[in-house]
Amino acid sequence: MAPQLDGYFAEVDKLSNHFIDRLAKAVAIPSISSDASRRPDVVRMGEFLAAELKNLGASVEMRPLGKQPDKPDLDLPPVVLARYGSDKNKRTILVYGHYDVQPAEKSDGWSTEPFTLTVGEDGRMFGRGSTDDKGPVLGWLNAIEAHQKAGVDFPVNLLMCFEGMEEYGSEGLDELIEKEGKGYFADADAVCISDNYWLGTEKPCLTYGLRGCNYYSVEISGPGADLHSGVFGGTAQEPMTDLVRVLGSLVDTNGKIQVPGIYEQVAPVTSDEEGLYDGIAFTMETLHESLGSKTTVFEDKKSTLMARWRYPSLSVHGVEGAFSAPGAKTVIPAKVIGKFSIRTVPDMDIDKTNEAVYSYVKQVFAKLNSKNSLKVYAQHTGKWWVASPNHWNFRAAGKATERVWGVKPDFTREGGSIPVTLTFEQATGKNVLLLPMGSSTDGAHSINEKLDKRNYIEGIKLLGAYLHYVAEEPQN
Ligand SMILES: C[C@H](N)C(=O)N[C@@H](Cc1c[nH]cn1)C(=O)O
Ligand SMILES: [Zn+2]
Ligand SMILES: [Zn+2]
Repeated sequence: MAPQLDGYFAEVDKLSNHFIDRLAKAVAIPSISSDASRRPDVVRMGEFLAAELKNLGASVEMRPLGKQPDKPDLDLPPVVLARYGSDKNKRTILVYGHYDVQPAEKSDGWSTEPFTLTVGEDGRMFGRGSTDDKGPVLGWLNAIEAHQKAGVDFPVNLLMCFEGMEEYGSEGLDELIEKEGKGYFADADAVCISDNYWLGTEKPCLTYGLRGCNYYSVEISGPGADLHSGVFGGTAQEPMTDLVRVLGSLVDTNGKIQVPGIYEQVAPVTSDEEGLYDGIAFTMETLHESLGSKTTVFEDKKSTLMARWRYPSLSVHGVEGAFSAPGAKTVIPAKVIGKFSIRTVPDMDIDKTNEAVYSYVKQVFAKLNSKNSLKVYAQHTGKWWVASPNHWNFRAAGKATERVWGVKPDFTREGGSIPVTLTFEQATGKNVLLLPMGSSTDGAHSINEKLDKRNYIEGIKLLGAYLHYVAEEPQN
């Protein structure tokens, strides 16, 4: 089956240094979507992708998305829409990825410069965005190029949608997808997203579910300006003291969410589901390796996978406005903004969850009898998604995985979120598959994010092979 693949694979190997150079160029652009001052870099990254795609012969459109809702003077970065091939006799696959990244500073604890791709002797390629999601996005471009250079016919038509705001809740993209479901994306027969990770470091997986993410700010203010704690300590009510109490009330040490009205919304475990977890290639040792410690909530695999895939979690991320530098500063911050998020799961409802959070936070604050002021609001929200893996799209990806990695993939759900996944499914009416490239130790969102050279190069082969098997699969 798919006999042309050997030529394609050999070409990918031949071009591997060129593909690593392309990733280095992408990592060098600090396209941090959450930092308004970096917006020109995010746009530059979109332009880089568009130029590379045009060089490969794709037709490309840069779609503006208007202003950022919470920053009315700031343009959202454009969505890069591209088409490669329009043969009516071929299937059309729509792929999505994101070209923005999470923030990174060397001073956060990185061992290398975060925006310089640093390839170690052992094949680990460090750099912000290497695995999330520049490596996988470039994987599609590299697959096109390797087909061209190997003289292998590209097996499908490819529609591409690459956005620059995923790490900030995919602002503005839902509307575009909804509009283009029957427009630019009308020909799509299925959707493939490469923007998540294997459960471990050795066994590939196909992913059919994601958690959603509601991201909250809780703002407490009092004094008109930051104060000297010697002069005003003991005489002014302190916003930070209140905030610590509010944040501390949200979740317990074992991750149990304390907000009433959350667990009541969670779908019950079915008997089919009960048996699902034992067969997954995942061990607590793998988890300890990717965690970098043994400080897990659970001691067993099943509870751990269930906690990651099918139960909600609440994480406290940080405090804006608080003193956080090394050393000692005797200040009373005047206004502090705590940030936390809830990962949501079936059957949780975004609005119901928001209401539960607002009401609980207000109640906890009221009990403090503080004279300070409180605001609580959602910065962005995103839906959970669970699909059926019984579809030719998954079958093709399964065959491609066996061909490239020599092993049948696990079928997994993902603890992270890709807010537009459900929107793609609903707007196109087509099956959506998540086909990851990176592994569990890649450290996405963390310091020292990396993508292993092996995962990048074999991942490029995988994406190309998937397209070949898609072309061969009979309809469901
Ligand atoms: C799984 C994907 N690579 C990812 O990292 N998604 C982000 C998206 C996000 C950011 N805010 C809300 N959702 C994530 O899961 O944090
Ligand atoms: Zn991502
Ligand atoms: Zn991410």
